[in-house]
Amino acid sequence: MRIRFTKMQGAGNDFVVLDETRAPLALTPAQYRWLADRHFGIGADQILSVRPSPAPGIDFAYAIHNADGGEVEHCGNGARCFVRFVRERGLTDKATVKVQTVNQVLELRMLPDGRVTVDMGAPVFDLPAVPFDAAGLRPEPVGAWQAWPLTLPGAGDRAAVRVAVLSMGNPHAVAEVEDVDTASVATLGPLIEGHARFPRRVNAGFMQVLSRGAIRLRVWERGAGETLACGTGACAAVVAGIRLGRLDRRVDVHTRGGVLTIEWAGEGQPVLMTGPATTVFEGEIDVPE
Ligand SMILES: N[C@@H](CCC[C@H](N)C(=O)O)C(=O)O
Repeated sequence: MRIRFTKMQGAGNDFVVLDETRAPLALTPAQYRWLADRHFGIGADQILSVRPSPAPGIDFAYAIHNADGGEVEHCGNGARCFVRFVRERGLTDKATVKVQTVNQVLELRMLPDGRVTVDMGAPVFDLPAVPFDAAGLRPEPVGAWQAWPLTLPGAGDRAAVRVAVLSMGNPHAVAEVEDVDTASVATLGPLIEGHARFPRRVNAGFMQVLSRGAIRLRVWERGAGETLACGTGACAAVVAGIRLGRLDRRVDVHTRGGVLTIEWAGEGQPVLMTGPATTVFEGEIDVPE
């Protein structure tokens, strides 16, 4: 099957974007995995499938598949690329676009400088909803909130980490580290991602606080490994930092692929994420059946 695709990136988190507004492609998990493969396919952290409006007042729907082929709920950098895609392809000329994801409706706004602001919805702290199994674990109070001690089998002398746990529509665990450059992201990331207390696995963030308005962040993403940036991870880290008393309400997040600005007014309020989105190239490819 030959398909058209657009390759995009937001702060270095890269995507294959597919237009399914006229007809569904009905790709299998194996075909998503193949498209994301950097040696045999196109190469991407996630695949975004843009679909028609599911209901009045909502402009589009879109589905997100991780590089491992699994469908997920939310993707911050992908949301910014999605809005650029629908505008550049002439699917809409609106500056503010509403899109249905698997579990929420997002509102996205193009800024005059080409960046995009996304209303990412309110963070969720209810542990079963993350989902996180805290049975028998005692949280450690930090600031006005708490961190959870996790033991990591097989992590040698780094056998325990403390993480803040929350959902941005998808699950996140955030650990504070002294220096993201020396943090053991490639070792600890997979152990946290697959930890038994996260029944749907988790995205693992490693946050270095630079000041009350700036952090550095690396994220080991569920289903994709370490990426150059993770939008929902940036939101989760800033919300965690605010609740732990470490950050102010507007924070620049320095990732390895660029800067995202995150704002959160507090409990029950949506998180706003602003950052870049860029088209890299377009093409056609034969996808193996
Ligand atoms: N890169 C994304 C997050 C993509 C989904 C994530 N890996 C998950 O499994 O939840 C972002 O920018 O938020």
